[in-house]
Amino acid sequence: MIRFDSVTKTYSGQAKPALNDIGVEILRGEFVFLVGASGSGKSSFLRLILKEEKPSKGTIHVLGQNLGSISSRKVPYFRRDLGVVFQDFRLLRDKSVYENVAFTLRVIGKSRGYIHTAVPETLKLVGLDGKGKRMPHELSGGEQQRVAIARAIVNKPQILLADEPTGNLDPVTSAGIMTLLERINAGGTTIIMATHEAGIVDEMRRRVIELSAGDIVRDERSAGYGSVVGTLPVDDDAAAAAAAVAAAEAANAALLHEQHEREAKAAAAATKPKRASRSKKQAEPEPIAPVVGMDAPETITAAAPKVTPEMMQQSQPLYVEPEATDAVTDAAAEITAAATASIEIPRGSKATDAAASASTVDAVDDATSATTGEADAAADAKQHLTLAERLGLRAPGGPREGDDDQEVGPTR
Ligand SMILES: Nc1ncnc2c1ncn2[C@@H]1O[C@H](COP(=O)(O)OP(=O)(O)OP(=O)(O)O)[C@@H](O)[C@H]1O
Repeated sequence: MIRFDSVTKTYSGQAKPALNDIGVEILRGEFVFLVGASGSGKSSFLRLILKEEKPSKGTIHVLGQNLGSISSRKVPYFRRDLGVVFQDFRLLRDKSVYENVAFTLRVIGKSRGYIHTAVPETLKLVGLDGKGKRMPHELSGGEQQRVAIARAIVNKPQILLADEPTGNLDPVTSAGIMTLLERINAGGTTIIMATHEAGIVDEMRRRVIELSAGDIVRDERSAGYGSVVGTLPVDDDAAAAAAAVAAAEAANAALLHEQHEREAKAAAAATKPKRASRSKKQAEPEPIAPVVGMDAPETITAAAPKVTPEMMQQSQPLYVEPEATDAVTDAAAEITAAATASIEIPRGSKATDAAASASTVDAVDDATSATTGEADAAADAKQHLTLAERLGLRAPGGPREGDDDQEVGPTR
């Protein structure tokens, strides 16, 4: 589904690559956590999958397509199979919840009938049934992130990329968001999530890919946030590699055993009334024991597990407050205006950087042999991307002839 072959990404002006000769494959239906210290390359990894960035070396296949052979004009169509969720939600502040979710579908030209069915269904799925008329500021942070998730999945993408989706949320709300993402994954959507939340990763026990200074230093199934075996050897010593794998498997077996014991205890506790607070001991992260003979585990900064396993276990079912049924609003013109209006992106922001880089990719892809001056002008133009462009729903430069003739709807 996603394959990186010897991928290196070096940003212009940078001496060290952000990603260094990465080779990895992610299969359909997997839930993968990307972990690693700040600056280790997690966001770059996600941006490469989205084709927001172009690799300096190597090839990337996503959904059977070689990204290097997708022209910039076709990128928005490619991205319709990918949903993206960010740490900062990125909702349209002056649009209702319903319109925020409908936005994605309107931009790609879905019929009113389709939108009328798909939006309420998706709001229900994310636990916002009946809240379609609310404005973003009338929602909690967790609810706003649910709207962002609804917007990302309303078109039934095959892949959902989440860049620190719980980064701005309190621990209990974060646990609820993870329950939702788990449910979306159970429906068949492949999820790749960059995170610093040790508690979430430890509790969910999914595949973990750990990056360190652009290298993959760990890739384990059913793993936790911190490596139990230290960094995997990257030399060619097969014996050392085999020993590391054996040690990892043994350590994982021990962790799984511990996890089963915890689950058994939790199941027993579930029959008793819930306590109002957890003991100090429960809230503390468990120490990671290095395996003898291996390097000490690499320290991952910002690893404090603010979401504890107990919070994940006690995460409540999605809260649904009954409200008046959503009326179908015909705000297509307004939404189209929002989709095509410029949004000024402050210079120096991450979004600006990504936009500027995207423009560089586009410029290269189009092989227009633009002069430096033209490239600068293009970069300037990207300071005013429309939201549809920022979300990858439309090629920079607005709609073009033939955009709406292609069949790019839900694939399942
Ligand atoms: N647009 C860019 N131009 C130049 N360098 C960049 C750009 N984006 C990222 N980098 C550099 O690439 C490296 C990897 O950054 P990246 O954002 O991928 O890391 P990260 O693991 O996502 O970090 P964080 O957890 O802080 O979000 C860093 O050294 C960063 O400074």
